[in-house]
Amino acid sequence: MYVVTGERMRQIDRFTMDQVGISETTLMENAGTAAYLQIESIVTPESSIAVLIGAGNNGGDGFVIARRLKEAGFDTDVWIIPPLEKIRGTARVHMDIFIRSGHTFFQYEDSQAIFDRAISSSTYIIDTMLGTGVKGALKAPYDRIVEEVNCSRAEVIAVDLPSGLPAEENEPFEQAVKACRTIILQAPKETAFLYPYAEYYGEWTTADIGIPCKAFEACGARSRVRTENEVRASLPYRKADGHKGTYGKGLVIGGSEQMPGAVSLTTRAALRTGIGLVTAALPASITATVTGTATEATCLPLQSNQGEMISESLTGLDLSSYDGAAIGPGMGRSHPLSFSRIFSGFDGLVVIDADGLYHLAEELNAWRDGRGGPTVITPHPGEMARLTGKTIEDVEKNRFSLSRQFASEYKMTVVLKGAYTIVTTPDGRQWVNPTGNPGLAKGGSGDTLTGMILAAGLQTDDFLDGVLNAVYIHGLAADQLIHERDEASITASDVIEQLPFALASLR
Ligand SMILES: NC(=O)C1=CN([C@@H]2O[C@H](COP(=O)(O)OP(=O)(O)OC[C@H]3O[C@@H](n4cnc5c(N)ncnc54)[C@H](O)[C@@H]3O)[C@@H](O)[C@H]2O)[C@H](O)CC1
Ligand SMILES: [K+]
Repeated sequence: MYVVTGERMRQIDRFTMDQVGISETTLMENAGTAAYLQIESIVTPESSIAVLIGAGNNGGDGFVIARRLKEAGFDTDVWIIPPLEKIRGTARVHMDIFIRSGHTFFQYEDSQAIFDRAISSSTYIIDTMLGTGVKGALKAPYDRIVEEVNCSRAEVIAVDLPSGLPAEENEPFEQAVKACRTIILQAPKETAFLYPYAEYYGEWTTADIGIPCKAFEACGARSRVRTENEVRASLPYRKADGHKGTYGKGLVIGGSEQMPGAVSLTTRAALRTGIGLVTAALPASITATVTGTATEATCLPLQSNQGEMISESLTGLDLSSYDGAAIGPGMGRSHPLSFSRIFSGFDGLVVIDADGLYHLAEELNAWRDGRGGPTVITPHPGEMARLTGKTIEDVEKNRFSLSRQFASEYKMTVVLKGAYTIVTTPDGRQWVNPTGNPGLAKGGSGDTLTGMILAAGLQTDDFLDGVLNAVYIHGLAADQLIHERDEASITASDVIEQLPFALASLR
């Protein structure tokens, strides 16, 4: 499933019409019919339905939906918001088909008082006023209507986008329909995965309107949602004759006297994700704490000062016997630590997280040319803000484009965490992760994910599959936990203990 901007969707529509030969009239018929089939499975025969129709093609979809609802015998009122002469092109074609099929409508401008009563007495409102063509703040009368719709008790079902909401990141908006559900046409728009926009969608589904994959590829769509099927298909299997070396030998570098738990979580998560062998390189004084909770790990005690490792302890590390390393969890920030040089000669997977990202930001230029092996960074928005010199607000507003810029500039795979984590490769491919819940917004979640990424990345032929699977399964484990427990009380340790079950559910 691709994720698009409004502009990309327009290009894809155009390609489908001009190069594939499916006319806009057919696409609109498909869109309206696909949306109708979903609406029909939601509404009941007793429902009273108001379809609100705008001037553009979103309104055109509305005429098809209204025609199908009326033909099926649902109690449906159709409200055309703009003056009739504003409805042109393909939307006009479907308005004419609606009229010639013998159906009637109301015009908002003629009967506002009746409109107000209809809005307050309808069980369902189908919002087909504005879609991807919206520009800027809502103009009259849409501003007033959106407010009225949002105050009504009706269940609001938006088509493609809640009216007023932009399709892509970093677009300002003041007002939009707050839908209970949104039926998105063909491909989710970026804002379905970005807050605060995402809240306006309510629950959402997609409706296939017949646009071929070729159109997405030809128009350069590069963002997708990671699907469960993709995760299942790329999960590594244990070979009958495998041994511990077959599943990766990883080094976790981190920990401090102040934060001994982080490296412990990373190490345990790596073990639960199937790594063959894991070693924790950490200040000597905390080895007992870590081995006490991650019995299966071996330790590499490092020199420390005031409870934190020092630069010399890192330069002495011999990475030659490891397939990959994760650096950062709980390592502290008191001493300057440079690790670009030790990793530049290492061709295994490197995952950088937490305090590792703090130190990375100090020597970013040294990473610009990439390394022999893949580098994965896992920033939360605050860490991404520091790496890019932006504010957290800027990062949250531009999650797709900033990740893409950074991944390309520093040749790293960026795992930008948050609700709907986005994974971006240096060549600009992007995946939005659909799993996870607010229970993960707690200390220790990131440390767990880092261990999972290291372990999963070492077990798949393409490390990227491992990264994407780790992100998906981390969220899935949390989703499974909240079936029986309260979101607020799940911990990173609970997530780690759930991993065997989450993995089993994907086999
Ligand atoms: N994805 C597909 O393949 C298909 C999508 N379809 C639907 O078409 C819309 C996009 O249609 P478009 O005509 O480009 O735009 P809209 O319908 O969203 O609206 C244009 C309309 O709105 C007026 N307008 C713009 N900004 C404002 C504002 N701030 N306040 C008030 N009015 C505004 C503008 O003047 C125009 O009149 C897409 O979302 C799908 O629903 C098709 O069905 C074909 C297949
Ligand atoms: K809409």
